[in-house]
Amino acid sequence: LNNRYTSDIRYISRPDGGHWLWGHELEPFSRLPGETYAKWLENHGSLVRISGAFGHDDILVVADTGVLAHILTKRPYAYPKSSMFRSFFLRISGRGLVWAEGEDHRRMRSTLNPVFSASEVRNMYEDVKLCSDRMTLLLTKYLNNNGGDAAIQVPEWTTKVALDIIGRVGFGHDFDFGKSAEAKQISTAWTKMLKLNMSRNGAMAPIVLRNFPIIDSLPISALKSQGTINRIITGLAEKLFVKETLDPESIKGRDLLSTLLRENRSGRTAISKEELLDQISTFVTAGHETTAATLNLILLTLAQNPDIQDKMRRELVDFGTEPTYDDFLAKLPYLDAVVKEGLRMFPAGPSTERIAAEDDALPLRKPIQTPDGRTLTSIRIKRGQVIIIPTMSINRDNAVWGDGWTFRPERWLSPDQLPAHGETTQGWSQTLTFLQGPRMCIGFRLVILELKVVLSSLIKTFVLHDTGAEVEPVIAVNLQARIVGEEGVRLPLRFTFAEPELRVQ
Ligand code: HEM
Repeated sequence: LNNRYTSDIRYISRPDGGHWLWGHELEPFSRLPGETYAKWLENHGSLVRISGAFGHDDILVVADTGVLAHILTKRPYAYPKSSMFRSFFLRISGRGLVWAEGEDHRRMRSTLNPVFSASEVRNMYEDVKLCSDRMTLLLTKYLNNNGGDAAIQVPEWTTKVALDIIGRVGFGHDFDFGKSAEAKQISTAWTKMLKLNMSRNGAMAPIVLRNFPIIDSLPISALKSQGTINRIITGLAEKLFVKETLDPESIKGRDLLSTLLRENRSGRTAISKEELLDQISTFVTAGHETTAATLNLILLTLAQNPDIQDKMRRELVDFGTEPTYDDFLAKLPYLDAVVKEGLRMFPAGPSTERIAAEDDALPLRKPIQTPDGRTLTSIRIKRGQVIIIPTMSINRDNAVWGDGWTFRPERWLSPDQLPAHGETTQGWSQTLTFLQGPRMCIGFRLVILELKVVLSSLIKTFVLHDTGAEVEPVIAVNLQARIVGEEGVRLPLRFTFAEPELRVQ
């Protein structure tokens, strides 16, 4: 009752229907990712109220840019992640940056921001290129052994290259393109988790856990197996600590852990060993499957759109030489446009959730009308209010982007084809793919570099063809691809060589 009369939630439009037990919460999983929220936003405006499961208070779905700026940029610590999400991350990667809140987070972030700066990411270029070239070479061999024409399960290759990159730039470790024992263990643990998450039970799990957090502390094997990744990464990264104890001067690597160890030794930072290990584990968890999944969906789109693929290849071939880091940054506009469009269309985190830690008033960019004719420029909410940010639907909002559901890299080539800045969020390239504000993805510069280097290497060397398999995006921890009716992450594409003179020898 209290809630009803001191919050303005009741003035916000709500979709019809809703299941007696699940409310509206399962509906986003009954359509393709992003579609349900897009429909709600189209029909009800940039704030929507949906019924929670198990009689939970109504949940707020937010696309209003004023509210997003308030929650994500101005008051991020007043809107922590749900305890369900935090304990999931605690299990897979410990007390790192994704898990931390409030003062803890502020401290960690200010220590870690410098190691992800533009100049540090420039130093990662060689590692990224090395891993990418290794993948292209292995694919070339595979294709040569198969008469120059083969169907490739793309995720099997992209997860390996993404793990290789984060291993090298994270803690100077070579996962050996999936061949090392640890790479295999990580892959098995992820495959298991993703399969589980793709099922209907997987969709229900976070909703159940939010309502019954006690389940989270039960010794359920599926929950316990999530600790595997943390254990493996910690075990591997610990080797650097041993090396440092034996000979501090031997820590010369440009990787994140070596840099942080040197910072610690110089007295500029004082991060405990345990925290350092958790941060590295966090980077691997947050950074490998997300990048691989984005690559998968961009590669699928390129296979489905040969004209875009050709245009990309032409730009790379015309460029002539092997692009340097600076060339990747500034001299390949079409590649840049494809990467921006890919990240806009396929945000690895298609939605995220926050909980109000205190009563607050959310400032609206677009005021709403109450049924009794008043105009509200802000809405009061109560502590505990659950807020969903439907990233993918916001990135694709037709009202803002015009043809938001169409993959059209050209929009990035002429600024007059982009939405006015006031219309969009303040995130990277007017999207919410990396969120915005002090909790924005710390690895975004690395991601852009990875995508550019890997895509250019693949597209320059191979032609990707659609196999006709019915592939669709699906939410499983993050945005993934699967074959309709089949289990697990699957994306077959046919590879042939590009012009023979482009072939890697
Ligand atoms: C395509 C790839 C990626 C995408 C789309 C992505 C997206 C995101 C998003 C949306 C968040 C915010 C989540 C939330 O608060 O609800 C985030 C946070 C984070 N990401 Fe990424 N990410 C990607 C790759 C990476 C990589 C490669 C790394 C590390 C090397 C990384 C490290 C992190 C960390 C540590 C956070 C937590 C930041 C904080 O809370 O301060 N991510 N990422």
